[in-house]
Amino acid sequence: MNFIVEQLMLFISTALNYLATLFSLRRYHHDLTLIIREENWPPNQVYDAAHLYLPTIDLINPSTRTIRVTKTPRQEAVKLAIESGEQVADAFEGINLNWRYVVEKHPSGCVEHRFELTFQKEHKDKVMTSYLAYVVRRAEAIKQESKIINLSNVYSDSEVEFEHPATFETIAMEPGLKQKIIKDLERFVSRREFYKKVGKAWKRGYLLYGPPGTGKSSLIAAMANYLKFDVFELELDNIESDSELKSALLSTTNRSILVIEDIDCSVNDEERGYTLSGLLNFMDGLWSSCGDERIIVFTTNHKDRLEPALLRPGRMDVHIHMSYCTPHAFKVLASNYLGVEVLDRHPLYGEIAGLLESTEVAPAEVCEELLERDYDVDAALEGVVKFLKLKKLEGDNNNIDKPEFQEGKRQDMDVSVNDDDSESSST
Ligand SMILES: Nc1ncnc2c1ncn2[C@@H]1O[C@H](COP(=O)(O)OP(=O)(O)OP(=O)(O)O)[C@@H](O)[C@H]1O
Repeated sequence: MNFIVEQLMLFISTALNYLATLFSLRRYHHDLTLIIREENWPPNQVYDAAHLYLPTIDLINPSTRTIRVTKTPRQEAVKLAIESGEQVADAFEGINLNWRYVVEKHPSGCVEHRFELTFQKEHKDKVMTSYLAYVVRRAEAIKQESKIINLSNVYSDSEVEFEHPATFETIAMEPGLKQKIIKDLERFVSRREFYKKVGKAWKRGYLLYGPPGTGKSSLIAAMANYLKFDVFELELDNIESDSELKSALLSTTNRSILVIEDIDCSVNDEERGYTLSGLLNFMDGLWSSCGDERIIVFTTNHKDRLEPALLRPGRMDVHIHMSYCTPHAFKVLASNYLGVEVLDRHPLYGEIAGLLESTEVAPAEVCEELLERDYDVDAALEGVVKFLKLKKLEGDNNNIDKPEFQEGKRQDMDVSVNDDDSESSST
């Protein structure tokens, strides 16, 4: 009898162990966790998207202990972010998901940032295909809505939020020309199908030329702020091989402006081992295959030093001349710096306008003068008159000493559009 009881007990215990193992195995396999690591190059789009997306869902749940709060001086509201070790719950088409943010320091010293996304294994396909795509799409939309624009140097891993305040409202530029540029940008971004149809890379090249301090960088910022495109700076002098160039270009993202400044100053073709035309062909090849929206802006103080092949349509489609300060441009600057809306009526305006007509002075120099006494309109304008008289005198003396060609002569800003991709020319 004892033997039978012992055998029975053994059987029950084995069965219980088996059930426990089965249960724990089932539990162990029930959930799936995706590891989404931050990658510097190429960036992990899902990780970046999660950073933007998660603060838009309810970050505070019963288990939340800490939450990160940030705000830059130009941001209107504070931004919340998930802190390391914290979890956030989300739901998507009936699936419950759990996000966990982890920052881990490895013995090697490197710090790993990752999200762990956990959900029931049976939803794997839906999460991988629909949910993650949804998170990426939402992040894109959030970026558009919140006007987050990033500024990156294509060589560095770091990305900073682009906070240049210039907009088309603050740029001192003839209104007609400003409208032409805005129209050209809008036309470009609305033509995805056209570029696809003709088999061309969806890109537009702008050349901004003119003397230092005439607003070339400010105009790039205004374009980026208007389109909400990221800005990437490419320094040609740092590129030593094709593979470096390829890496640099691949690190730029869709809907971005690639800025190549002072193209006339970069090392010459022989030293560099490649021509600028070659570089642009290479970009075309790379970008025509990805269907992304790209703007390239070149700046130079000396358009006359560029090889004609670079200036042709398809390379630099729009040429924008940024010139010395005009009376109209001065009105915009006075409105920006002094808050004066109707400057024509000020007794000093006539004199200032006359001096600007006959003096080569960069808007940046005028801005400096206005900044000096921005608290007092009359004093600021008197300061501008004095400054312009001095500049005029210097200019007159210089012209007697060395009469030479000045590329950025004083005239209204000019824009010329090379329309090789108009609908009519393509058919
Ligand atoms: N056309 C302009 N409209 C408004 N502000 C301007 C303009 N031009 C210059 N400024 C002011 O002067 C500063 C310097 O101008 P900016 O850097 O844009 O000139 P730049 O042409 O890019 O000069 P550089 O050729 O030396 O790089 C700007 O921060 C801006 O405040």
